[in-house]
Amino acid sequence: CRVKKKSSKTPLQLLLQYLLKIFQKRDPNQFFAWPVSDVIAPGYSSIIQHPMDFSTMKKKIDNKDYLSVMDFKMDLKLMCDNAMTYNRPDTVYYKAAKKMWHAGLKLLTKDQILGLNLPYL
Ligand SMILES: CC(=O)c1cc(-c2ccccn2)c2ncccn12
Repeated sequence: CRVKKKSSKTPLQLLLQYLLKIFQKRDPNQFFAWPVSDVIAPGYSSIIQHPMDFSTMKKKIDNKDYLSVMDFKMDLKLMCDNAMTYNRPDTVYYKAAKKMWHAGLKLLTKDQILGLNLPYL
């Protein structure tokens, strides 16, 4: 008999994937889409101990690694802090990370999230 694949998402997973899409739209150059490689960023893996990127955050949502929006917010901050540690302030990556984090600060508050018109809130 065919085993039914369980693909239903929890309300938190639905909320986090919605929020992730908002932040990914703010990264049109896809600087934060994938893990930064040592090929494009020399010495990256020895300078940045805890790398983070949107594809990893998507996997963590699907694996139910996030127990709250705050866990998700911490990874967004980690991703931005990494970019502002490795890259100099005059680079596109540093500036993109700074803008991304400010967007995160504005959106990831209780009032903002409760104000989202989502069926499961
Ligand atoms: C996020 C980050 O630090 C980053 C993304 C990139 C990146 C990501 C996609 C395409 C091109 N570059 C990058 N390149 C050199 C140095 C740092 N970076």
